[in-house]
Amino acid sequence: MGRKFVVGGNWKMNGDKNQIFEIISNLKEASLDSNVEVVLGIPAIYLAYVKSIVPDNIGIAAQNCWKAEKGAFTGEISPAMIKDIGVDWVILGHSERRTIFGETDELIAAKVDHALESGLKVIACIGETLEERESGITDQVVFKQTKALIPAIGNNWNNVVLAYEPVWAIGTGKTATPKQAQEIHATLRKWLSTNVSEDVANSIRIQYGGSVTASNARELGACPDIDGFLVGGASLKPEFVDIVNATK
Ligand SMILES: O=C(CO)COP(=O)(O)O
Repeated sequence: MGRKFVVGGNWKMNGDKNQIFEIISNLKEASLDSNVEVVLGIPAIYLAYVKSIVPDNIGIAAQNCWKAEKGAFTGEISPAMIKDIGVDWVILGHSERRTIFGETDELIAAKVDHALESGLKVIACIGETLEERESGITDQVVFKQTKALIPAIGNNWNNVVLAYEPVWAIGTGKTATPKQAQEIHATLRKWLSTNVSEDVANSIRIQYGGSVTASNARELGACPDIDGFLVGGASLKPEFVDIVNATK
């Protein structure tokens, strides 16, 4: 179906200029699989710095943005500002934004809407908590989170990547098994074919995120409905190169 594998590195609130210089130098020297799209999610304050040193084959993303172009929103940054410094992507709806900062499906949808309208590409994150998985409602949760995005995305699905990140697997060292991840990715794709279109279901890239490392990336990446990863902790380490190259 020709979905290009896409590996995101979500640095979260980590890194300083020295460490960033080192990470980027390491990526510059590495031979990255050219069949894989690489996008680094950078803390806002370092976006311009990374933009100035990153090679062309690596995309960069903000980790959040506000739902308006400008105005009295102290502390926020807008998609227009992100675009203005030459950055093409934003990560929205990450579970840390949802749980720590109280972002609702509705707010996330408004952000996705405005980011896409502004010409940014979006990595939109969804995923269930441990309680939800144990109650057997994983599918409903993921459907509900995705459903909220449908009107916001409109005809812009080609500028969206979905990241399925089970909350219980984030930063815990507990990875979803390839079978668990494949199952939900396939279920979500089927749901998209019914609720959006077959075309979108076939073309949308669905990343898996949650304790992805160099040692589990190959097996996860071989699953037919896993089209990439969103990597947290390991994206700050040299092993990120091996994760990018895992499907080579
Ligand atoms: O939240 C994540 C990526 O967005 C995953 O984080 P970890 O890879 O550290 O589990």
